[in-house]
Amino acid sequence: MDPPRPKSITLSELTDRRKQLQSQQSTVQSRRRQAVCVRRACKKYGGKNSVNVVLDGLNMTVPKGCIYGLLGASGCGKTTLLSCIVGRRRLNSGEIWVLGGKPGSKGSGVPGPRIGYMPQEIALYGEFTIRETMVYFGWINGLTTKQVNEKVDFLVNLLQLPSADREVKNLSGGQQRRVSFAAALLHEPELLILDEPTVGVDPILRQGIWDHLVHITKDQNTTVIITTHYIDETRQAHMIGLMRGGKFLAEESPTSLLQKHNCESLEDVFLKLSVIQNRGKRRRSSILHEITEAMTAQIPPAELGAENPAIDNNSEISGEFGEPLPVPLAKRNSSLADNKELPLDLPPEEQVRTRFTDHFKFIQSNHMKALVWKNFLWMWRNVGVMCFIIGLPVAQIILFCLSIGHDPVGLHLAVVNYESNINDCAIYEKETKCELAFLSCKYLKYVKAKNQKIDYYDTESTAFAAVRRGKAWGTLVFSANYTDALRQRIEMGKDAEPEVFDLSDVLINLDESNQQISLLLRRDLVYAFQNFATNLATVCNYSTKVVTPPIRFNQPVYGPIVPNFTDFAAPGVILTIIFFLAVALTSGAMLIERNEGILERGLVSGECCLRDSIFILI
Ligand SMILES: Nc1ncnc2c1ncn2[C@@H]1O[C@H](COP(=O)(O)OP(=O)(O)OP(=O)(O)O)[C@@H](O)[C@H]1O
Repeated sequence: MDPPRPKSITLSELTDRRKQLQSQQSTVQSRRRQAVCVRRACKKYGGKNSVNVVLDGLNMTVPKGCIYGLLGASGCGKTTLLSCIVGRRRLNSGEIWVLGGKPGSKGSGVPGPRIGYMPQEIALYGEFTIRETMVYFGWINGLTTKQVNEKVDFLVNLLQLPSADREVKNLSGGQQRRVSFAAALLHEPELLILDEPTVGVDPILRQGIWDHLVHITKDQNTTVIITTHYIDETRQAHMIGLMRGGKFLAEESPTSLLQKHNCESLEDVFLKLSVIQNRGKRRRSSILHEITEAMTAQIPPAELGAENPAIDNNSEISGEFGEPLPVPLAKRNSSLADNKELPLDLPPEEQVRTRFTDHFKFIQSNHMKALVWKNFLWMWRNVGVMCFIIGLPVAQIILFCLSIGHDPVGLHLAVVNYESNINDCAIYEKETKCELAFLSCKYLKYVKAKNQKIDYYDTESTAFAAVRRGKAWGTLVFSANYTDALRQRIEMGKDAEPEVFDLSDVLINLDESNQQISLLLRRDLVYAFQNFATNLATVCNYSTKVVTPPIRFNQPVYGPIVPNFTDFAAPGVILTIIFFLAVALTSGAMLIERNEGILERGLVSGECCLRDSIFILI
């Protein structure tokens, strides 16, 4: 079936529409005069293959001092729009002006205490009491403790909360949402952004909350943007934006919407507009075409093309369904001139002068105080977690010192002693007289004294096989004439035959696959020989200098004569563990805060992610 043909628009209808359109004229000045002004906002999620367009050229105008109800089905993009307004997300294209500046720009005060933000999640520290929660958010937003305490009693009363000394985690879900709401209200911000504040709140209390919102918009000129799924509760709003398909179906006062669409409830209006929107773009385009044609026809040809530098080139006004309407410049000029009520003075944010030192103003004292206090309070309330976090590295360090860093002992050495069999060796090991026999056995006694294990093998090949199988860390081979050759080497010195030198050497082959073990084994084998030779020289009345290398190690300047690996490695290990502990604590805390929405809330209040990390690290 063909879609119904569009009706032609009468002049009175056109005038009506123009009146609505004029309230959304879009010049740089008017954008900055609004509490919030969004123009041609586009926001999409996902990559090339699965793009999810959430905002599709959306226009929104929130005048100062009004309650603006943002309505729409679940998942239509309300939270996304709000997080772009508070500066937590960026648009893919389009502009946002908040309280006269662009969110995140210097001097705009957004994010910062000018905004009160209540996210959809509870976003509170469960371990804190209601009062402590208020103190934390109050300090972050520049209030003194006295000011916070004064407000806490009022808010507890207004929102019918239990005693301010109750911990947040012990409150019901609805009570927790009210504490979250109170935290946003606390510092009386210029712009209050509330994402579903009335979920889980009974009708009487809901009415109380709305009454308070009406009161603060009237008396304090606060602007409130509120999202809710209870469409009809927004009857008290000054303006509502019905959102669908990334655009607004309408942006008007509830009364005029009800009258215009001849409906009894805002839900009916929403349904009616949704049906109209579903009729398709073709019909909408033709309506838009009619409007613009008709408007253009009313302008004298001479005025077409006249330019006014006060109006920016991207000007557009939004109509029903949020469609941007191209309006001739001259018409835009005249509509601007018609609106005499608009104040001409501009908010000063953009002109704020910044000094060079402002770029280095990294830490604000109130933020520092709040963050340090919050972190210590959190630790204090989570003693178990903190004990684990601190106890774990302490246990790791103790285990390290007990198990790692000592000299390895009990290493197996495969010995092939052609001079003596194992039984003879056992006898001569005990010998203490100056008897130059079976010196290989006497040397092995000193090796054993180093707490290494000696395994005897008959041949070199079996000893090598043992090392290859991992049963020993090295082979020691003594020649059959080892003792004679060693004696001649000592007695004849430089005059000894080359063969004497060969036969008096202990042939050693180590498993070098583990550098530390092989270094320590080399050291033990050399020291064992020095001890053995020194002892032999002493009992035989030789000068010990004959059998030791001509190098003398005196008392060390620092540390013991035989340095300990634990003493060397422990400081590094302790520092590494402390570093990773701090990193784990910081990232853990930030992940918890991020998942629970507390981080987002803090960032909207003007906290800085980097600064927070540094405080947690400290
Ligand atoms: N970080 C994200 N990455 C990808 N998609 C997202 C992300 N955040 C939101 N979306 C999607 O964007 C759409 C709009 O989400 P949004 O949370 O803004 O909706 P909403 O109108 O606030 O919904 P509700 O009323 O249920 O809270 C949803 O389809 C959601 O799945």
